[in-house]
Amino acid sequence: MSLQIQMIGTGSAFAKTYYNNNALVYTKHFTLLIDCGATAPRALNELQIPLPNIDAILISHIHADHVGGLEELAFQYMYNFKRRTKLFVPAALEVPLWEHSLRGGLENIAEGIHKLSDYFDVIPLPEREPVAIHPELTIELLPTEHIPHKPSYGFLLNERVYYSADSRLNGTLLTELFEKRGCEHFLHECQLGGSNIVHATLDELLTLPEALQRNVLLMHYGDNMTDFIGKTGWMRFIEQFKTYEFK
Ligand SMILES: O=c1ccn([C@@H]2O[C@@H]3COP(=O)(O)O[C@H]3[C@H]2O)c(=O)[nH]1
Ligand SMILES: [Zn+2]
Ligand SMILES: [Zn+2]
Repeated sequence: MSLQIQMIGTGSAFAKTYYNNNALVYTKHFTLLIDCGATAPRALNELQIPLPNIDAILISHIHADHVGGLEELAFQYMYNFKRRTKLFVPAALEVPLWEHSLRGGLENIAEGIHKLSDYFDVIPLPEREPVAIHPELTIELLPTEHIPHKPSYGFLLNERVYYSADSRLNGTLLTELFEKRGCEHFLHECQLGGSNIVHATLDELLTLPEALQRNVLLMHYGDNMTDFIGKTGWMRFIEQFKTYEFK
């Protein structure tokens, strides 16, 4: 089953030219939003994508460029659209997402609203186990190294597309997905300069074999991205708002 991906933002956490690195995944009858950062509501508005068109949201980890827009979406679904949407959450993040990120804004004791499931149909997902979240879309959560002791996940979509979200480079994982599991497309975050403490740097990504690089689209980049066009080996930058088809 082919799928399409449209980045509603391709920027790093501090980028100002690009919105937060969040993606819409489309299959024929299903639309999934991967991550919902602080800029997601504005990006969706610019793209004229009504919130009710989004069938489900999936969260990779709890940094604001990935979950900072969830408060607005929760309020809009509840009070403006009077409907609910599905929220797929890695099981390890279900409690921290509410307690550490959203509770401050969303809790409303007077109305009896005191949990994530008061706003969303919350569906916890296991790690390393393919789950058909829709007949057209199977997702496997692959734990990534990002911030020590903070769970973070990349996603394997329909066994064909790997979406790293925020992750240090894990060449072993990428090679295994490519060579052993037949994964053909890699959307990988890319830090264009500086050290590799929490992200994959361009210099590290350039050490990947050519055959793999040819299938890599770089995302989560800084405002200086255009300075690096032509300097990314066989890899290319994915463009914000453009829709890509993955067969
Ligand atoms: O130990 C840390 C924690 C965070 N940070 C910065 O804060 C940002 C948070 O969002 P991000 O994960 O997209 O990117 C992170 C980095 O830019 C860092 O450099 N070192
Ligand atoms: Zn990020
Ligand atoms: Zn992060």
